[in-house]
Amino acid sequence: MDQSQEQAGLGARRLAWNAVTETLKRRVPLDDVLDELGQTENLSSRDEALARAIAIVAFRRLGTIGQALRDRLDKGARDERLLHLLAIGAAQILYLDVPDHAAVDTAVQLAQGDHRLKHAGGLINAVLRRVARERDAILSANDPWIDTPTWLEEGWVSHYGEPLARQIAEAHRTMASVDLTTKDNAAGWAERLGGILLPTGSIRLTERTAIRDLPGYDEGAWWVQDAAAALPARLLRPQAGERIADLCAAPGGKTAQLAAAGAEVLAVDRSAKRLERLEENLARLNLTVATLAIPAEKLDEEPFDAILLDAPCSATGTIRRHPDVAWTKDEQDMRKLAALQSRLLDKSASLLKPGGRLVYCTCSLEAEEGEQQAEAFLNRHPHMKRDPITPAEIGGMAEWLTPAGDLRTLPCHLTLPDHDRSGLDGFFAARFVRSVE
Ligand SMILES: C[S@@+](CC[C@H](N)C(=O)[O-])C[C@H]1O[C@@H](n2cnc3c(N)ncnc32)[C@H](O)[C@@H]1O
Repeated sequence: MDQSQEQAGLGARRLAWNAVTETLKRRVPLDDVLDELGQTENLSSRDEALARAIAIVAFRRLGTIGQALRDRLDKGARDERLLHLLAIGAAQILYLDVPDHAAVDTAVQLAQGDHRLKHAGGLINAVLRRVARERDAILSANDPWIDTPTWLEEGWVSHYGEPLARQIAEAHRTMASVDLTTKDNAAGWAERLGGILLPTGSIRLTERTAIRDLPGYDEGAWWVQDAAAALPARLLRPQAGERIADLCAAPGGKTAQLAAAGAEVLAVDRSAKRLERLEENLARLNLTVATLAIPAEKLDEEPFDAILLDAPCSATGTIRRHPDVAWTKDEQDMRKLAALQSRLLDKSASLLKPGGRLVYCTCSLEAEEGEQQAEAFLNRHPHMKRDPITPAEIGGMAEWLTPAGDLRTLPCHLTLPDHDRSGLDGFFAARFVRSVE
């Protein structure tokens, strides 16, 4: 390795290290932190990808890695920066195709460049070499609950029962696939892209390639959207010419579906910055919608034919994609979000025409943000009725429906012959209709 490659490798590890620390300290999404800190590192796209891969797997296996380090460190070693540096070293040794010596040497070099850790090189070298020697023993401890915070484990076991909850935790150890939603001709695009046409109409890519280089990207024929995330907008049954409000719209995956169906869409989001991204995304797709950057609670508009409320939530249904979610959110955050969801649901009911449809959804596995929210809403609004979803609307996947007729997908659902391509995001969706008074 020449000097410039050596330094580039070091930059990737420094970015991963800082991103783990900042994500946990600020409790913000890892993706945002990587984007922000990446600007100062000036890395090649290969090194940026390496930094991302290290940080993601460190979060995906944070419990296992933490235990492995605790077992090999003196009780006194509490310095968080040291622990995070060891964690990104162990993540590479245990889960990535990185030579052990590269993981150990870069961690030691990073410590030497840090005024507080410059004397910790010997300790880091010893601990990481032990992790490498004892890799098989560490990896053979295979209880998925170790990588799940207790509050999530308790909630899932109580709502889904232990066996299904365990399958969810196991699914969180795998990487999510990349799915696409097409404007039309999904079967034709699946063939052209060499992807799998899923029963719900999404396409699952079978190769990990740069999305922008795929056919159809420049012409705006499709967009990236998990197969489960593609269901709520379809369940709203958007019709050409209908006035539809998408109340928490950015970055616009579901807005694009509504617009592609020919509806006249008002895309609302409280974040002007995220709405800018929505506008860029829709411009690539040659789709037009109206946008409004305000909190949806403040929306003052004539009643709509239909409303999609993809409410802000704990996002625990996306842990395979964003494993940091498990370690940056807690029960209190979830309860605050559940209160906001209730307010947004109430606002949605007030903005519907008689006979109007509402689909409420969250990418959460928590019953408080899904099933319980739907029941409480029906109790508060006697003029709103549940419109049960049928298996035919979701590709025949009857097991994705609750007894009440709501959608409940789990990361362990959708078993495909190729195990690595199985799974989908955890989503809840319920459809309601306002009675004609
Ligand atoms: C789950 S994301 C929406 C994803 C989007 N529907 C899609 O499919 O691409 C939730 C969005 O709600 C927005 N948000 C949060 N609180 C809001 C509020 N009170 N009113 C409107 N938007 C809000 C956030 O800025 C975020 O963009």
